[in-house]
Amino acid sequence: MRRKLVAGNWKMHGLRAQLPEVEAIASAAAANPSVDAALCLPFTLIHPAAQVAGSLPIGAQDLHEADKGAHTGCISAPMLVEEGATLTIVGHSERRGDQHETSHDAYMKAAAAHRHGLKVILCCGELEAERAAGRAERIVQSQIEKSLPDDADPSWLTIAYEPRWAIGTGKTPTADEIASMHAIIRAKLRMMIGDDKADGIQILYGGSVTGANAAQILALDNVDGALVGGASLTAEKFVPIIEAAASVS
Ligand SMILES: O=C[C@H](O)COP(=O)(O)O
Repeated sequence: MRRKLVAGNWKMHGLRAQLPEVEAIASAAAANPSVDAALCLPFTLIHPAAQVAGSLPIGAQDLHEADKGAHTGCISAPMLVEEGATLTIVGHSERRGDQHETSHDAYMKAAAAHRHGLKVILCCGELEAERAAGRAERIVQSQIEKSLPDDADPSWLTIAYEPRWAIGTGKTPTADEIASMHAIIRAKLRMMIGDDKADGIQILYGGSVTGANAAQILALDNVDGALVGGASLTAEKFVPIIEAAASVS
């Protein structure tokens, strides 16, 4: 039985003044032990958040594929570990869009994170035009083919399906569309790494998840949690999503 994971992604939001939100979210997570929760924060908040988060895992949103080197402005896995991170997102669609990252980049970054003991949330998802053209399934399958790490295993890898057009827009796919894509991802994982490992990997949905729609989305087959952006920035908005996950677990 896969546990539900509710992970927040603060993106480029948050100063130390927001650390009380981290503390409040950590308390709520501890009060809902049937569900896993985590927060992926800006690099600058990882260390201070890890000091106040108790058992709530604190993660990053990206990393460089190399451990060190002449890469101005970049952060490596060993640096994240030293700051207290225990997980990281890779391949988020905003990195793919804004920084032109590819699925191969995500593959390399996932490998770097795993080398240093970080858990990984590997993102995939189609653009609106790709869905309109009937190419959503093929695009997502291709992203998984190119980015799934060599030794993918549920002990450290989670997949997040995030249709780009649903991120921060208030638009969500229908329940059937979400369940269908998650089933396609599960089938792809089974083909690539076998049923046992594939069936243990959590597949999260991301894109305009809120306290109002979380329970319905999280109850769908093969939806093992949520990757939440805007609604993860405050305990007031994020805790109801954790509680919704607990209610369907
Ligand atoms: O990583 C999180 C996703 O991009 C979802 O963002 P959102 O919940 O603001 O739509």
